[in-house]
Amino acid sequence: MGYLSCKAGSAVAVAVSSSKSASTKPPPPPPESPPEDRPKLRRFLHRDLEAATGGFSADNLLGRGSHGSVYKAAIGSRLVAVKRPSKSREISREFHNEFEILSKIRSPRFVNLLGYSADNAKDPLLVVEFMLNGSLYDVIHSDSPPNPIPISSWSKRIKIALQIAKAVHLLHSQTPPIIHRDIKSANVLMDKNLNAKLGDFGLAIRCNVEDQRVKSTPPAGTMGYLDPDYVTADRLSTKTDVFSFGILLLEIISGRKAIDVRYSPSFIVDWAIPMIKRGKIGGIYDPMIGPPVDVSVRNHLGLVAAKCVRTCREKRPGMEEVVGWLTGLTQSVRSRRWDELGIGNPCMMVETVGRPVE
Ligand SMILES: Nc1ncnc2c1ncn2[C@@H]1O[C@H](COP(=O)(O)OP(=O)(O)OP(=O)(O)O)[C@@H](O)[C@H]1O
Repeated sequence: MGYLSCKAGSAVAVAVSSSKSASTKPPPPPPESPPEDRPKLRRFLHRDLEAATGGFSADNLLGRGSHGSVYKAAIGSRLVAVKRPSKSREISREFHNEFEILSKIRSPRFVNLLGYSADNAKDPLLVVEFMLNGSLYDVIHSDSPPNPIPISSWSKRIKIALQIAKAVHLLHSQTPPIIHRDIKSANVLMDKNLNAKLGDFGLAIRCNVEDQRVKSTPPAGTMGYLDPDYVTADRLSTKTDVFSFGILLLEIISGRKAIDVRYSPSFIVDWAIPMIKRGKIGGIYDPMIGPPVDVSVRNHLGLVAAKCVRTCREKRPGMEEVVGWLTGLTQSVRSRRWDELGIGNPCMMVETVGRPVE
């Protein structure tokens, strides 16, 4: 039986037999990470979190997504975010899935799980790191303060892209790999220094493609970011995330949304790729800050995004390659800034003077 599942503000195409999932055995537990890498989670009482959020008050509401609401709370002197699910069964499955994934892995590049509450007869709650600057989507697209454009330099934008690429690469390099399935700017959260962290692991899957559970999990994601090749469960691969990352990179480059009817074409890939193919790569860069001055950075950055969104998934790069390219671009932009300051590249100073620079 086919059906259509929706996320807030976006639709998700799904087509798979529902009878399969009912008959499958639970998957074997994922391999445990070494004890020192495992997050130490705190168990909270529901009533303590309720009190810390002011009774889930509107004043503390950070935002709402398709799976529930997120509230700011103070636990002692630390600010945290408390995720409260909405009531549907599908949503609470996502909620448990996020717990499953984040309780076994942690990284400075993720919005990490700090704790949870699981009192009987109450909503389960997740406590995650509080991210002062909200989502990357808001940072890029919001018209209200602190905009206009807090990320107004290419070095900052490329650094953000690299941080997200590292987060996705870390997921893909697990055994078995974890596929996030919902990479998008709304799921990238920004800390107080505007460093990017990947969040919202509700759709993530530990992926042995032969695994029955994976085969019976319907395709899901967010329209505008969804790999066109991921039409049936068995088409899931790490390259699904690479496509979504490519859309996000085009969004960071251009400052426009993945789907935006104010542009023609409205879909970012149909808008950007023809410009790149016609040799007009400068046209895809955010007019608010203009293209990168360095022609090589300008060309390469656009090409990295173009490679990620290739229709043929076999031709898309892996995230390790993407991390390598973006690391190179970060360094190019940094040395360019030294040039602009008129004091030369610090690496050249090491070679010239013959002693390390502090
Ligand atoms: N850890 C956090 N710290 C600060 N703000 C957060 C945090 N997590 C979420 N938010 C805010 O809450 C909003 C809703 O987050 P949520 O993850 O529920 O939904 P979403 O990712 O925006 O949408 P969807 O779940 O439909 O994909 C975010 O856009 C962000 O502004």
